[in-house]
Amino acid sequence: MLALGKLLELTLTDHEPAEKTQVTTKGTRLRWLGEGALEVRPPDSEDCGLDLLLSAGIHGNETAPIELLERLLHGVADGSIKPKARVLFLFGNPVAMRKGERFIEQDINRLFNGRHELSSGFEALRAAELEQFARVFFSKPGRSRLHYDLHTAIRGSKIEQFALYPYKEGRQHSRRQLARLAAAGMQAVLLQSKPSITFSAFTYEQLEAEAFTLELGKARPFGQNEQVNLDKLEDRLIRIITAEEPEDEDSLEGLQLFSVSREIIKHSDSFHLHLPADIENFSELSKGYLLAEDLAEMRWVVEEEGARIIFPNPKVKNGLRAGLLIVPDAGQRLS
Ligand SMILES: O=C(O)CCC(=O)N[C@@H](CCC(=O)O)C(=O)O
Ligand SMILES: [Zn+2]
Repeated sequence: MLALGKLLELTLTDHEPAEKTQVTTKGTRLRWLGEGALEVRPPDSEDCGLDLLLSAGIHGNETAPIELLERLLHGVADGSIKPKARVLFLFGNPVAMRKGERFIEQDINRLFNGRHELSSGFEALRAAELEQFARVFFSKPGRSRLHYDLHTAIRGSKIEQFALYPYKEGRQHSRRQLARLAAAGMQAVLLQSKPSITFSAFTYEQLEAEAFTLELGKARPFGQNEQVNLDKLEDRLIRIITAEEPEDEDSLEGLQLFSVSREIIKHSDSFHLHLPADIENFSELSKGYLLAEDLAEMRWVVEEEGARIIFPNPKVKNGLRAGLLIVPDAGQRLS
């Protein structure tokens, strides 16, 4: 296999490859762009016009998606996957990946859309670099742009695999994209209702990509991901890369839709979340439930019918999201 197919090994050992560009026997060009960044380009005659960004390791301990990208890259490098799309593979936080930590100083996924400029440290620099890789990759006019940012969650979940679909004023969420996610094994999609500071929000809001954060199970160390079944997603990603998806697919069967009703923001060290430490994502909360309290008698009381909680985390830094309250969505505003 071509050496550049071993992007994960290069990244985990902090090595720069001697040869920056390699071509497979099938004519696919692999180009190393920098730490944890590799561009794959089909021969011009085969190019289907799609630019696909696949990122993982934005949180360094979320290894199942990193292993998935590695398998895809091996397939490309050994010629068993013959791409018709341009693909950018990105490993988000190599330093945290090497340590098996979510992040070292700061959560990279809270540093996009301008936030890195207000901050310092290597994670802020890396967020700026990731934005630049994505900006250059998505700069070719007239092509389709798609970004999947792959994650696993801190806690167990009543719905194992789901997507978060970013928000931009004036732009509608696409039914066609939801059908693609259903076919990829996603069981739910959360439609965001506000701009955000995550990587997928950046590519969606600023680079006009269709972009999603995918949550694929519970975070575990490298080699311990047997319980995370990514077969359907892997199959779908290969079909996207090789331009072999079925046409006119628009079934949302098996897909539950939710919209984000409120972001619970931790304002101070007095923040207290009234949930058991082992609560699962998508747990239902009844109306009137006192969810959280913060300084100045700030109280978060559930007012929504059918509310559920995801990503509850009282340990985040002050000013950041400590959970999302979501409600069922009938999908009436899809394009
Ligand atoms: O399990 C958790 O609490 C967090 C899992 C995770 O990393 N989720 C992403 C979601 C990003 C998004 O909102 O699009 C994150 O928190 O960064
Ligand atoms: Zn994550």
